[in-house]
Amino acid sequence: MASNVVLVEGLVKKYGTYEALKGLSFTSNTELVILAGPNGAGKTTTVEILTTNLRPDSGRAEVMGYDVVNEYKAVRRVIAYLPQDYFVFGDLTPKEYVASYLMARGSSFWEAWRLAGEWLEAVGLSGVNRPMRQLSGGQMRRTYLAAMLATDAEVLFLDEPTAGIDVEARRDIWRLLREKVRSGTCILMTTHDMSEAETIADKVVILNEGRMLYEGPPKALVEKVGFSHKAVLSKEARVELKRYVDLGDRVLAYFSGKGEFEGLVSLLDDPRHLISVGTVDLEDAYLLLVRGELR
Ligand SMILES: Nc1ncnc2c1ncn2[C@@H]1O[C@H](COP(=O)(O)OP(=O)(O)OP(=O)(O)O)[C@@H](O)[C@H]1O
Repeated sequence: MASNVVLVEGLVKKYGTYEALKGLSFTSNTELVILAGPNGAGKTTTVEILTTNLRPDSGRAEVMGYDVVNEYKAVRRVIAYLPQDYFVFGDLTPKEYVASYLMARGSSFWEAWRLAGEWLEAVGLSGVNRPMRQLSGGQMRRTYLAAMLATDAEVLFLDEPTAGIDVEARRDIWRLLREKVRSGTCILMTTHDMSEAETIADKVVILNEGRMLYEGPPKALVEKVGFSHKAVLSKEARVELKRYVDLGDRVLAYFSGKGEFEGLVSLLDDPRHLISVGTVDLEDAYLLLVRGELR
């Protein structure tokens, strides 16, 4: 019996002489894990290895205890994978596509047809009966996601599943993903949206240049930031700031506590110079981590 649902240990992957993964390690149990990191960090490469589409140069990876190289057929039986770029079956309607996908995985015709209807309704596409080539980008992604959710795969790999999906539908998808995890599915997904990661992830794994920078709950990373509050100020405010990020004619300033922040506000000669306020979140922690400014 596998102790981890996903195990990644010292993975190295080279494209020619370029080393995209430089000894990556992390694990996942039955939970929702988000892989995050800058463009080119190695997220898709990692997912492609775990889904048996790419072979690592060294290191090892297991899914449900099966080695992704030596036992790739067993891995394929327990996973479903939504890649970042997919082939579009343009002539099929969403329901025909989802049902065909499920039948290819072994469902009977009637079971596949029923599940396709249920899950398309869940992602908000029940009334959409046009050929898929006429769907918007977001509707297309929701169709493919419905196909993933409708499977009985024990591990779902989803590469940027909510990219291009509108705010309202994204919330529905968050709920469906959390329900799926609660019912015993492990989900490993990528995103660039840190508010998404903070809201739905049990664990985040943050990569940069093929290495793991952080593995753990989102909240624990936010707690490592030495600041609690932030504010966007107009540069015209001309106040002295301890810590800020330059945004052209604005600055994003960080404060150690509410008192420090309120002290600054009392110094502003024009209240309009204070544009927005908030508490420090995962996006702040992520930026500091990737820049090497967080220990
Ligand atoms: N087939 C390939 N041949 C050569 N280099 C590749 C290939 N695929 C990926 N790379 C390189 O490997 C690195 C990691 O790419 P990968 O797609 O895994 O990053 P990512 O973290 O998924 O990025 P993004 O956020 O942009 O999707 C990048 O520098 C990329 O240019």
